[in-house]
Amino acid sequence: MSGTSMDGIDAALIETDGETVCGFGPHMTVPYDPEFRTRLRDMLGRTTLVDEDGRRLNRDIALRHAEVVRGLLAGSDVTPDLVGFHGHTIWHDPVARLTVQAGDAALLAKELGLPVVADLRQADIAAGGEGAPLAPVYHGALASPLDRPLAVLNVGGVANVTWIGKRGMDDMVAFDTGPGNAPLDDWVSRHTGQPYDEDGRRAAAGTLAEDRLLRLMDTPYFARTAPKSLDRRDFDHVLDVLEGLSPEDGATTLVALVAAAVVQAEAHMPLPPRRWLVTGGGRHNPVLMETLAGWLKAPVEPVEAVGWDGDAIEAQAFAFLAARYRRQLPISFPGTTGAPFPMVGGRLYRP
Ligand SMILES: Nc1ncnc2c1ncn2[C@@H]1O[C@H](COP(=O)(O)OP(=O)(O)OP(=O)(O)O)[C@@H](O)[C@H]1O
Ligand SMILES: CC(=O)N[C@H]1[C@@H]2OC[C@@H](O2)[C@@H](O)[C@@H]1O[C@H](C)C(=O)O
Repeated sequence: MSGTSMDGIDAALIETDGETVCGFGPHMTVPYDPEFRTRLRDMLGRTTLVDEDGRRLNRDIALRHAEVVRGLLAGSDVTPDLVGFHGHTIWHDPVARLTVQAGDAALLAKELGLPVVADLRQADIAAGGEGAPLAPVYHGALASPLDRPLAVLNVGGVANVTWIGKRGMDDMVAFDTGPGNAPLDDWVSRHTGQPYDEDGRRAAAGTLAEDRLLRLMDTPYFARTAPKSLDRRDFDHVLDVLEGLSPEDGATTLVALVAAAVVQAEAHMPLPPRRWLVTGGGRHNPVLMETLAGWLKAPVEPVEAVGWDGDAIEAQAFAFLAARYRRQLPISFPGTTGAPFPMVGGRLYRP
């Protein structure tokens, strides 16, 4: 899995039948080098990958993922039955029914000598669903032993939430809440040259620019009812709105934007959640966690509070989706992507 933050590749091993998770194996994140990150960023917004640059990116993403999977398996005696492969989203436009993930799944299968399930968003988006988020079915499986309703909030480059009701997997509402770390990373990188605001230090030193936050919260996306999803670049304009602020004040305001979008998200849930479990890189930002805890009515905790690994969940989710493909179990639902009915997703690539 290569997420919208463009920080690197996440891989994880799980033992599952696509319904329950019987065992968690190792997890690994391998960061991209700055040159590759720049190359990836330059490809964002492309709607096809058929030219020379596109084909090269498809190949290099696959080769890099193969390297990470080999690294993950190096210390274990397990040979997986199946690999779930997301690739890297370079374009996502559900209105146009188009979502493009870079990464040559056939090459990955050949490199690894293992069957690979990829193209997981395609059936859903072709049928009029949002094509995202797809992790909710995994969140639902993990949350089955817990008291509900609860919300699983993933703060990656984009932030998404899964509301899980009393009936569990048959009772979920999911959508992208708004920006996650992406605009904050871009802001910090533009003003300080650092890739992200480590431990929220800049945000902790700044003051919230309320007028700018109010302007940003005027974005029609927040009022739209779920299901709904975003492209990483849908919030690129926020950096212009913050122009003139100090790096610190901008960081504080961007953290507040992520949290305010989550507060808005609660309005689109059938019932208020009893707790918020936060996953993704954003949970490492203490300023974000404090702001969320201050603004939301229910307790806010990292997913580690219930024994999950927030750095591994997204990669685990794609393994889980691959296992569901094999059993032809649905991965998206009317409540999670707006699919017309529960839909099977993915395509199998044999080595
Ligand atoms: N110690 C930290 N302090 C502050 N922020 C952090 C820290 N560690 C990670 N992050 C943030 O988390 C981001 C990475 O998050 P994550 O790996 O969940 O993103 P992703 O998987 O690429 O995104 P998506 O869920 O959108 O696919 C980094 O870009 C950074 O903004
Ligand atoms: C199109 C796309 O790649 N969307 C990502 C992105 O990153 C977070 C959020 O936006 C989520 O909707 C999705 O990823 C996760 C893994 C998902 O599908 O659940």
